Amino acid sequence: SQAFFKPIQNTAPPSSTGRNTKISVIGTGNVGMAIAQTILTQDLVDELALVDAKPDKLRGEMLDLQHAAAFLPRTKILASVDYSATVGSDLCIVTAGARQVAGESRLNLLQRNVALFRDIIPPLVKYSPECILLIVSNPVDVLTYVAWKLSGLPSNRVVGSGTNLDSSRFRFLIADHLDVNAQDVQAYIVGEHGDSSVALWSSISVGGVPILSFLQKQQIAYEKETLEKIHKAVVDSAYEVISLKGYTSWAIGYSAANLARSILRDQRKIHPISVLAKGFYGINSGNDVFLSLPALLGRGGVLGVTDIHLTEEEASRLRESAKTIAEVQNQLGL
Ligand SMILES: NC(=O)c1ccc[n+]([C@@H]2O[C@H](COP(=O)([O-])OP(=O)(O)OC[C@H]3O[C@@H](n4cnc5c(N)ncnc54)[C@H](O)[C@@H]3O)[C@@H](O)[C@H]2O)c1
Ligand SMILES: O=C1N[C@](c2ccsc2)(c2cccc(Oc3ccc(F)cc3)n2)CC(O)=C1Sc1ccccc1Cl
Repeated sequence: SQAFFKPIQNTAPPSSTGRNTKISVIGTGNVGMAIAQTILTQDLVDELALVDAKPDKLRGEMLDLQHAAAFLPRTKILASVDYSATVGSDLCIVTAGARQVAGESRLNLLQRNVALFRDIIPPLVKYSPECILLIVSNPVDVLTYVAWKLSGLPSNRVVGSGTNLDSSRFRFLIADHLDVNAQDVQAYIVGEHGDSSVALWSSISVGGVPILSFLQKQQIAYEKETLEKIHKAVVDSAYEVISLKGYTSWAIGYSAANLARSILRDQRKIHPISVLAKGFYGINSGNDVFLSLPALLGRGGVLGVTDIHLTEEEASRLRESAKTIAEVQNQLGL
């Protein structure tokens, strides 16, 4: 390229303009590639490494993304089945996972994914001992615990996407119900990701107005069942997307990339993500469980957990989820 450009005289050597930022995405399936694409579009990093177990799929995805370079901010994209490609990552996002086969129990799926994590997590930490781990693979709460145990990292540097996706669907549905912008709706679903999540009604605000008083002011009859229906729709919509397209990708892609932005740009934003919940809300400190709570997220990972007001029913459902997860974890022998 030197022959192409006429050198400019007396140019100073490049000063170190700060270390390059790097994200590695492990698992280049539907979710991993949606996350990768969003990271590139939002110009979040200088370098993006892709790792998967299928070399052809991996190379195909890398080339396909590289071919979009003319339309994207300059980002170095590399891919390999060898974890050395992840060296020096600031953030490693794990979406690798075995697909649940028809009739397979969730425990069996979990055990297959634990076996995968034994091959994935140690090399990630070996090549990037200072990294933050963001787990997306399901069952995400237990697998975040598994990643933490296998990594040896401090718990503030191991998080799961948890109910971040659940909460974003919840915000969309509330916003749609009230015909307002979803970015003006604050709403938290916490606890276990998926079917057994816990909606925090008291946390819902629209344009800063708590939903319950918003509904009263708007003379919209406050029907607890309306909010329960919206929470149920969060779960039903996941199953509807699966039945229609066979997988989910765009919403989880945007929500995981939003977590990556909060970390790499040190946004100190509060997200409902899977964190070590020991000691919060009376969750039994005898068991280390990861559950979603509204947590402050920045360059150091989890910077704190908000002390939200929970009704007795909400606290009791959280503790019940913690108990269920602990029972599953105890069968893993980790
Ligand atoms: N937490 C959430 O909100 C949420 C939402 C959607 C999907 N998910 C989960 O994300 C995971 C991925 O979903 P998907 O649709 O992308 O699945 P997928 O099957 O399309 O992709 C999984 C990828 O993992 C790869 N893989 C398998 N074993 C590997 C290994 N040992 N090392 C590296 N790569 C390996 C596969 O080759 C595949 O490309 C699933 O567990 C799914 O349940 C979570
Ligand atoms: O949108 C999604 N697509 C999913 C999926 C993606 C590829 S195959 C299955 C999906 C959908 C429905 C049930 C389903 O069952 C499981 C299975 C294992 C598990 F640990 C969690 C959920 N998984 C994974 C997943 O977690 C979500 S989000 C979601 C799921 C259920 C209820 C509420 C929400 Cl917010």
